[in-house]
Amino acid sequence: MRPPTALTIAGTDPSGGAGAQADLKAFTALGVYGTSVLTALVAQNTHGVSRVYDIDTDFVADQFDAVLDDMALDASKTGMLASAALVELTAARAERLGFLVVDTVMVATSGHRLLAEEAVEAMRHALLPVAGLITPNLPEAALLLGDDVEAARTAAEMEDQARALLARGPAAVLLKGGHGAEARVADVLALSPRLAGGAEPALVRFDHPRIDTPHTHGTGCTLSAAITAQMARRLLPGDAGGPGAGAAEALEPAVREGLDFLARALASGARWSLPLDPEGAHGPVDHTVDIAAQAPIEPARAPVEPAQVPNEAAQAPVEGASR
Ligand SMILES: Nc1ncnc2c1ncn2[C@@H]1O[C@H](COP(=O)(O)OP(=O)(O)O)[C@@H](O)[C@H]1O
Ligand SMILES: Cc1ncc(COP(=O)(O)O)c(N)n1
Repeated sequence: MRPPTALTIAGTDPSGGAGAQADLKAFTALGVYGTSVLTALVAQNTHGVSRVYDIDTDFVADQFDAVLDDMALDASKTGMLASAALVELTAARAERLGFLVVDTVMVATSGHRLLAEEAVEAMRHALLPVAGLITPNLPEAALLLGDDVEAARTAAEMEDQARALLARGPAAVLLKGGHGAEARVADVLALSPRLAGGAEPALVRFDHPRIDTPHTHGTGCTLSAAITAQMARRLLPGDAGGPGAGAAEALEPAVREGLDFLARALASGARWSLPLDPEGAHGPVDHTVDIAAQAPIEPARAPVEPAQVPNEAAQAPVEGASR
């Protein structure tokens, strides 16, 4: 039996909250066999990015070969692609990646660029047309639409931008509203007429209560990985090759479940205190939220008084002794 498989094409986060590490955790938490192609080594943690170490394009190509020559993929996702050359390399492999989710990562929360400025154009012309789903946040959506387009502020503007992005070629767009300010976070899913099975694009609106937490590092990575995992689980072999009938039926429930998984992971991560220095830190979400619920860690045990500690010597039966 072959398990559902997924690939992340992404940069690293040694502190484990974002990038390839977050993606692999989300794949595993959702029961999908995860593989990875690393695009950049990033020294970062909950306080930000300190340095990016580029990986040669031909070595990234070798990593693609290592995975693709060995395994069939049901779904893949992109995260940090770093350069125009890596955007184009990924687009050239699209046919073999299964259902392709493009998380249009551009700038880290800390302000560090994760995609070169000149690579945005490569993303527009090479990657959007081969994507099954793109998941821009509000500033990324505006930038993909044009250098002088402003981020959407209202629900109507979000719907217009989601439709405009569909016209750039992806089969579907999930425009994420996490960067807004309302008490509820709204996301808009736009499905192309081909996926929706009609003459017009179909729009679905999701919303969640906004969780009051600084721990939002890796939310975009985790969401796109969770949707990718849900697609890998839902697509039958043969459906994955393109956004066909299987993908059309799978996508809306996959997005809904991906968003619900992220909401649970955010709510649980909001209770964590991981960074040694909480001042200014953006901690991670809890990728283990569903797994941990099955194997809870005991709440801190009450301290044991010395008198309660069993004294092994005293309790061990003494050979031949009678009481
Ligand atoms: N404070 C929050 N409370 C609840 N959900 C959130 C919060 N912040 C982000 N999200 C969810 O995380 C998703 C990704 O967040 P967003 O900040 O828009 O993207 P990115 O992480 O790519 O910048 C959003 O679609 C939203 O559902
Ligand atoms: C390697 C890498 N990829 C992506 C992000 C963005 O993270 P977020 O999901 O918070 O936008 C990041 N900080 N590092």
